[in-house]
Amino acid sequence: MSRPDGEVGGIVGEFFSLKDETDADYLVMQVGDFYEFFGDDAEEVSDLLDLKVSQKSSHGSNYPMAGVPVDKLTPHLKQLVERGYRVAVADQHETADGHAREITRVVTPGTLLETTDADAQYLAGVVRADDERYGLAFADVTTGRFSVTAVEESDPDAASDRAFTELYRFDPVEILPGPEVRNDDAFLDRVRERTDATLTLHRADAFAPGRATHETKEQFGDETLASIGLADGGTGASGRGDRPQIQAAGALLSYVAETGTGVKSSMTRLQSYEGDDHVSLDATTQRNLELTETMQGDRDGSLFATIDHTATSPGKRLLKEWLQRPRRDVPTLRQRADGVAAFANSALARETVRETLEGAYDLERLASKAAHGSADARDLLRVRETLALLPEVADAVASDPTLADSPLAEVASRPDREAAADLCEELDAIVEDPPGTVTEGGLFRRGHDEELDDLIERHEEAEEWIATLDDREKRETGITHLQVDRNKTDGYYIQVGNSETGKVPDRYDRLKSLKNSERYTTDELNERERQILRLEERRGELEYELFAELRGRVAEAADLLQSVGRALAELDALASLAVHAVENDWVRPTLRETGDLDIEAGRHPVVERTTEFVPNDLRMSEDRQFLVVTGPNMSGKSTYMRQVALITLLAQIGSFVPAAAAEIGVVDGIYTRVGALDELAQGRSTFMVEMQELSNILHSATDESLVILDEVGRGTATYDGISIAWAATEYLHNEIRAKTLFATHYHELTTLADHLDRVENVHVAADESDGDVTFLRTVEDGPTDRSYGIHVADLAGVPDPVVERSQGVLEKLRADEAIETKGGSSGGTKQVVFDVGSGELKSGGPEERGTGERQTGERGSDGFGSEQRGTGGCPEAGANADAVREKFGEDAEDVLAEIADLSVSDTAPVELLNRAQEWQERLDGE
Ligand SMILES: Nc1ncnc2c1ncn2[C@@H]1O[C@H](COP(=O)(O)OP(=O)(O)OP(=O)(O)O)[C@@H](O)[C@H]1O
Repeated sequence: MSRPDGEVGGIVGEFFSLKDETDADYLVMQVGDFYEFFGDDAEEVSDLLDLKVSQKSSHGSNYPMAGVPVDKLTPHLKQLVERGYRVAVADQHETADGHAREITRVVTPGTLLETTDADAQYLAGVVRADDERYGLAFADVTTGRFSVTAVEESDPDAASDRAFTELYRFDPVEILPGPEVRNDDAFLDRVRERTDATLTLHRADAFAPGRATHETKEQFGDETLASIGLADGGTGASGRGDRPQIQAAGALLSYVAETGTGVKSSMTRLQSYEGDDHVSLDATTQRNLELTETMQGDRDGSLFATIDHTATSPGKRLLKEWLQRPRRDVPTLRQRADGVAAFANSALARETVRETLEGAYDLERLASKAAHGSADARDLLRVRETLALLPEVADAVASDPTLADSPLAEVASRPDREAAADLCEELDAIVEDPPGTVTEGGLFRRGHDEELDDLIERHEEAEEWIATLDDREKRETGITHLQVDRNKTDGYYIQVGNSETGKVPDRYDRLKSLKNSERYTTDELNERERQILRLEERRGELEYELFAELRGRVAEAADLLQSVGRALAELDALASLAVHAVENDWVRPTLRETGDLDIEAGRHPVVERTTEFVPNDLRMSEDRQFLVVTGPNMSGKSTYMRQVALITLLAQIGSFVPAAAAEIGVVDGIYTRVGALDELAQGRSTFMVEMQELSNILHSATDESLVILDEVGRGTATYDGISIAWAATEYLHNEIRAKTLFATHYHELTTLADHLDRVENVHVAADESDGDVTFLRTVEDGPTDRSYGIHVADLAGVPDPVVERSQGVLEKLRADEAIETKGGSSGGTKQVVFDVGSGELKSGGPEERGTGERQTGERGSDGFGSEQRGTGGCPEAGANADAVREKFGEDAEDVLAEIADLSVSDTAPVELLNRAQEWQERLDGE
């Protein structure tokens, strides 16, 4: 038992009563020079942090205890918090009658300032105002960024999807759900499944509109709110008077304040954005396209890891943000691409800029630390060094004609260079190699402050006096073994060897005797020592004051630091895109406001890095809007479709693309539905997930979207699957008119091209000769006729007898022959027939359906006799005609003849239905 049932006194009791005050996962409490965990906390934390557990006895019982020295708390806290835990810290302070302890702060994933990870660290608030509207706020205390947005949709599910998409895009480490959202189990389940964020229940009243608005105004001021249309009376993105995004923002601010971590001061800029600026990229699509991590959750192998060549953390963050939030506005994209092009064409200048950037520190994070008051002298030095790079970078850009003539010149000259130079000059006051503490002096150069200079001078004089004291004393006393030194217990002293203590003058006072020597002091030395201590103390105080002042000025210049930081990050991200383009032969795409997608010799940006890649073209236009992609298993259908999505996405972040040439009509959204990998593990039906994703696409896509469907309908019975795929195709083609690529093994769908104007077939080619299949990886017009699934089974190492037997079964199925089941309970063989009507294998002899004789029409393109499907069980034309007439009426024979004449593949499904209905009506039978 580690938590006592009854009353416990002493330190352990104090720990448990403080623990009752907090809902944090762990409590750590200061006890003298240590911070200690007790009870279960000690046991759990010791595992996580590799600490030793000892036993603390209190009132006759023992309790587990684990601790860290006071100055080692931060790294341990950081480890816990980065794993998603919230940790309350109780500090000890002196009182008249001893010590008291109270919780001073709760460190949480979203409020940890000490992160070393380059990634943004967002704290998110989500409010649902009513079913169709959500407000979201995102704060990164490490960089001071604060963004809000509102999401509104006509349908509650679509609104919830979009809110989740925004959350997923920012990838927060901690989320505060508002009062409505915390009761929405479906939403919360999704958050838990798809993100690593810690969910924190902040008090509900903090989300109330009045209180939240007050908090937000206090933090950012009325003017900021007004400037982004969110002040009183402003409607924001919602178009209504109330603003759920402000509720989310206010709750975030009050939460940050209540954690007591003091990081609220770092948040200085409020940005509001509207969904319309960006390409809609739902959470599923971000995952399916493996933008920042692979489907297996690894960073390596993602698009971001592949294209990232940035030199700085802010550059990395920005490039990732671009990738997660592609844009729609062509002018911005052209500007970025102009920048990439300029860097791509000027290798020398590009490398100069990149090398210079390597010396840059994270100005956004340093600005936050300065605002929070935790920046030390080394941090300010980093600010100075980074600011000093601005003119270097700007000059490198200005002195290269190609760069100077590109938007890069504007980026480099955007920050206020003069203000940066002024701050740099102020920061010159810091010495080259300052100490890690800010309270003990030694931080400033001479010339910064008169009083300090005077103190330093007097201090140096006194030290000089002491430094030369031994020589003077040796001369005066004639003692040769004499030395002057200082230590903590004795202060300054004169040490004389035992052999010469007889020469010691009267003015020496003995301090202590050592084995071979004696230590003395003198009145004069005492006086100097007091002087030095006074000077040191004053110098420490004065330097701290001066330092805090300077740090305050850096904090005030947060905007300047953010703007320099942003400019350097932008140059870094653009240079990184140029490096990748040059090294991998990417080209600049031509961007159009809307319309065609025309890619010549396109490649998959990630797969091309590890494979001898076969490039492929893509052409989509108004009259070629929907491509049905067929081809054998493993031939490259998914790769082809993903490469189209990724090329479009890269173009819409301003990047070059892996192709010989590309014309991209910008899209307003990219939607994908590809094979679900992990939902089964989460206990959800794969088919259910597939249908939810399809439903989302059919609700959200527009005629300006790009839709990628990989084998929709595969998760259910063949005929249900084909029907859904068929109907979804018609809907996307007729109603939505989105540019769509649809890979399928249902070859029935290839006939759609004959009926729907803008549907075309393409296939990934394979070559079959002498029973060997070679994947050519080339995409050609027209449908394919084979799946080669058995060939893939063979490649995958399925045992030979199974492969051979599959081949035999396939041939029988193709020939519509009965299959003999092997190894039945009777030990003999039994014959079954694949009933194409129901998609089931039925027992019975081949005589029930004829032995391999074709019954109607020609074999379907997939070899499964698709045109025969639905004919099972129909009476043969040669059967007893009278009996048929008697049972089904006079028209029966005509109806049968019409059915026999009908070409199923040339008839639209709707017409087929109409005809079937008409036939039924003409037949008298039941
Ligand atoms: N153009 C290409 N050049 C070279 N290799 C390729 C190309 N396209 C695909 N590949 C490789 O072929 C393999 C199969 O590709 P992919 O998964 O796209 O096939 P698929 O047709 O979608 O398969 P399935 O129908 O079984 O899902 C992958 O390992 C991929 O790396």
